[in-house]
Amino acid sequence: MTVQQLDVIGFGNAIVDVIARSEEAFLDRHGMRKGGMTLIDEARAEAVYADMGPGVEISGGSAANTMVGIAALGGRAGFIGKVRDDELGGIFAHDIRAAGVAYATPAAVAGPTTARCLILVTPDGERTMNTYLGAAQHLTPADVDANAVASAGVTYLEGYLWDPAEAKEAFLKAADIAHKAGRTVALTLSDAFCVGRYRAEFLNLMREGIVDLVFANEAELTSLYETGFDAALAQLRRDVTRGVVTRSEKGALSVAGEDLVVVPAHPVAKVVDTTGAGDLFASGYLHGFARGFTPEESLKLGALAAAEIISHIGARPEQGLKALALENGLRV
Ligand SMILES: OC[C@H]1O[C@H](O)[C@H](O)[C@@H]1O
Repeated sequence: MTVQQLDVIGFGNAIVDVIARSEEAFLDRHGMRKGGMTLIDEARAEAVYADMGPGVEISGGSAANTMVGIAALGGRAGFIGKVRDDELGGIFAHDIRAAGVAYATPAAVAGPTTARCLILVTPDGERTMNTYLGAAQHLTPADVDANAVASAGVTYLEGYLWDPAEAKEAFLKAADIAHKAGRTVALTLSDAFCVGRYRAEFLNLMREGIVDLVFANEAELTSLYETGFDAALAQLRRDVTRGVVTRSEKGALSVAGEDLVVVPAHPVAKVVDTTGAGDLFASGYLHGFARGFTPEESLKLGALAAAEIISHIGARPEQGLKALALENGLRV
């Protein structure tokens, strides 16, 4: 077996977020689906941006956020995702490397600009995302660094990658390399509407054993099985080796065959912005999983990292997660 050099390698859309506070009326005026992620074209991105209030630009991308969280916990993380050789692409690459994540995917030198996600955060802290995929959709199988994948304990794939056709091929190639190297393949279902678009394909990935570990929130899980929570959880146990389900203020759980482990949510003084909550939960869980910690320890690390991220604007941690974990009595 290849020597393990990374704990986790993530594949995802490489995106810079533009985040602004907004009233619900803004969402209604633009016909936005509150709490979801909607793909938009460049013309709509420009129209929405022109109407948004003052925003902040912060690097994002679901799997990229997760890898940054793992690095912040002291783990070894890598990321594969496509930017263009433009200003936003330079910012994305700088930020992820500065956070300690290995990132070497070459930037596209032609084609659409770097992906942007226009995020409106309403007074209740809920985020509504509008993603222009741009260069991110041109991640291809040629971008898969086979050595890096084979040397990572876990290959983590973002469900949003199922939207661009070529990225889907990259996803399958990475999963195959990881399994041939005896590694774990994990998938996050990303978004309930994304599950609606690809339900049959996601179930196939699970039932065919292409993914071993699945992350979902309650809405994604019930959308996947088109049934209530308890029935959906029972099906998840049958379809995948290990499942991790987040339930917002109700905490989180993991299932593996007959095993069930439940942890409460980590307390948060005020929910400022839910962007990245699931991503950072996955950071904590994957960090613990890759280090061989118990499911309870891993879930608690996830709950802690999620609590940090929703207490401020943006999906990249502002506090040292490693120190925070130690202060809270968790091993990292
Ligand atoms: O999960 C949050 C992330 O999803 C979207 O991909 C945004 O970039 C954001 O950072």
